[in-house]
Amino acid sequence: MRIVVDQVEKRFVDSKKREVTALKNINFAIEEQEFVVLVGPSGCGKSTLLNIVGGLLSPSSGEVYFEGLASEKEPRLGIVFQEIALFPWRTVYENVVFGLEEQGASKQEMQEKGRHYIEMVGLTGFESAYPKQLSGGMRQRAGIARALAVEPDLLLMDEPFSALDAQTRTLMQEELLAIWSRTRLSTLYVTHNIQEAVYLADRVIVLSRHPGQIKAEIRIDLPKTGRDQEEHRAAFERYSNEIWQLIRHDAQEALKEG
Ligand SMILES: Nc1ncnc2c1ncn2[C@@H]1O[C@H](COP(=O)(O)OP(=O)(O)OP(=O)(O)O)[C@@H](O)[C@H]1O
Repeated sequence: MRIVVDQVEKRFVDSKKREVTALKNINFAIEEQEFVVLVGPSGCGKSTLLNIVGGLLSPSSGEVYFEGLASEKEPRLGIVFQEIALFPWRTVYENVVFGLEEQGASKQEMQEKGRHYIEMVGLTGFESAYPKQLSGGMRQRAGIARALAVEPDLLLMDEPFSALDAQTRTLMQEELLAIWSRTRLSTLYVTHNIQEAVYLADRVIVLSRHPGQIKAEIRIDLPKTGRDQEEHRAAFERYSNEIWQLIRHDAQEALKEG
């Protein structure tokens, strides 16, 4: 399946009743099994675009469509936000199988998939724990397992690790790549962290702000695993620097506006 974002524009009315164009002339596709990262300074429209792709917001004009899906079939989406909204009254297992329950899956299917995805995110043994008993990193893992359990056509992730401390974040990035290598899900991932983008992406889409437009698309031509190793350090730095130069001016402007 291929996801096509076609001429998308989004306008909002701000608190002073002025119309603000958050996104303009957005065109790109996410290919089957591709990991695309949206990067850009604060306020450039990353979350708005992710929400439009996920059908949580409608574009003011343009459209998002899914090529290669049976026409009667709705795409299945797995969504992971910065603050994972786990149900506090449900255990890890009950949270993970929530989407399956909604789809009317049998008890056996829920048990099999629940076990499989809990194992995949490294939470075996914590099935009966409640969210408040887990660390931040473990809660994000449970949220990822919940998103994976519905076996989505597209995984959408909006700054999923930005609330975590730096070490946990690094480990979670490694784990996400390991999970991705097993599932090969088409993924759209939002971050303002350039290193994270270069570490994870097959392709980075750089957005500019006011209005949010695509400034550049950069294919990361490095092996998917081991990008942090010494032999790739120079290329990694080159990509990071290239992206920073594209963002720098907008990031400075965003800082002035606060
Ligand atoms: N519901 C809304 N009403 C009015 N303006 C909005 C609304 N949602 C977003 N905007 C505006 O649209 C622009 C893009 O916002 P968005 O949150 O998508 O940016 P972002 O790149 O995800 O930012 P950040 O990195 O800070 O999360 C901003 O100028 C924001 O103020």
